[in-house]
Amino acid sequence: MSITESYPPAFRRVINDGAPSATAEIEPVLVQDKDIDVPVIDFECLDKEILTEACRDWGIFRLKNHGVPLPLMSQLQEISESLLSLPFENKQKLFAAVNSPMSYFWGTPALNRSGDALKRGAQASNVSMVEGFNVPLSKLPASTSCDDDAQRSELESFRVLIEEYGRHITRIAVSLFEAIAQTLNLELSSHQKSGYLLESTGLIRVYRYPPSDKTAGEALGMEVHTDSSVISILKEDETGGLEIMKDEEWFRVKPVADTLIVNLGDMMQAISDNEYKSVEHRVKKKDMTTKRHSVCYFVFPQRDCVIKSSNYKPFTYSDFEAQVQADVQSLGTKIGLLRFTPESPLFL
Ligand SMILES: O=C(O)CCC(=O)C(=O)O
Ligand SMILES: [Fe+2]
Repeated sequence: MSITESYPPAFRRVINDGAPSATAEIEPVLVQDKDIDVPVIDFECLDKEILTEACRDWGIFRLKNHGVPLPLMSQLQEISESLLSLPFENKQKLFAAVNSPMSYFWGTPALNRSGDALKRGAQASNVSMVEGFNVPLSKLPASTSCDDDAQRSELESFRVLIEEYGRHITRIAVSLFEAIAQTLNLELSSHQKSGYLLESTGLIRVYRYPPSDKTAGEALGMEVHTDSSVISILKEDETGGLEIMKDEEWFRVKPVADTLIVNLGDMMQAISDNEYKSVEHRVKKKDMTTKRHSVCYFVFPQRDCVIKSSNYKPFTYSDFEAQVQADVQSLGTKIGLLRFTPESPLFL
């Protein structure tokens, strides 16, 4: 099998001859991208001041001394790469065959609750050059079965590693949320705490962004967006490609080995009543001749917990998710929190 056959057919022209596929349009470059160092938080001794500043001025920070065993991180990366380089047709069947809540998706990170790519509206401008597996942590099966022996053992290793990585990353997310709530002086009962950040909503996505010939221009791996989560935690490889919007300029976040990147999502912005921000970001590879892998964890509020603030109408995460899905399907894009400001008419 040539490596190209492992990619979705819509990606293959971009990879082979650099021509953007019919649907893959190139986003205009807004500003010359520059490298940037985001604030660093030491998880072993959380500094309240640095954390406050990072959440308020950046919405993103790097986490060092996070305690996730490095061999676990590299094994998870290795097995994800191996599964993602299976032939496209096999990946499509990989989880369907075992009736697993895990799923394979490509072309967009906007998925429905079953983990399938959302059909996007006519105005959707492009296919994102990304594919991946979606893994809801609380629904991981106790074991995986599969007809093919070699794939069965790889799938089983993937499941075991994701489960273990999930335990570490959930612990980190919960501690960070507690620390961030303290910086906001939110006096939360344990009931409110789990309303705002419910461990069982945690999900992991492993992504692969294909290489593309330079003549393809600035192929976007993931278009500009904010995360809908409370907190997202990203483990990227050394290729780089994550870009953030800060003070109306795009900056490339320099990859730093063995660290994690934490970004705040829309729910944290609402919980903090806009004190903290959900950072706008995108993935755009500088070196388009190499592929990029990342592992992303997202955690959300309890579905029916009402989030009250002065900047938004009271809403639940269920309302938010339904609105995002309606917007993606009809307009091709997420509107997000703006739908919930007092002056915004709801669209649903
Ligand atoms: O893969 C990455 O580096 C970022 C992914 C991301 O932003 C997302 O899934 O929301
Ligand atoms: Fe994101």
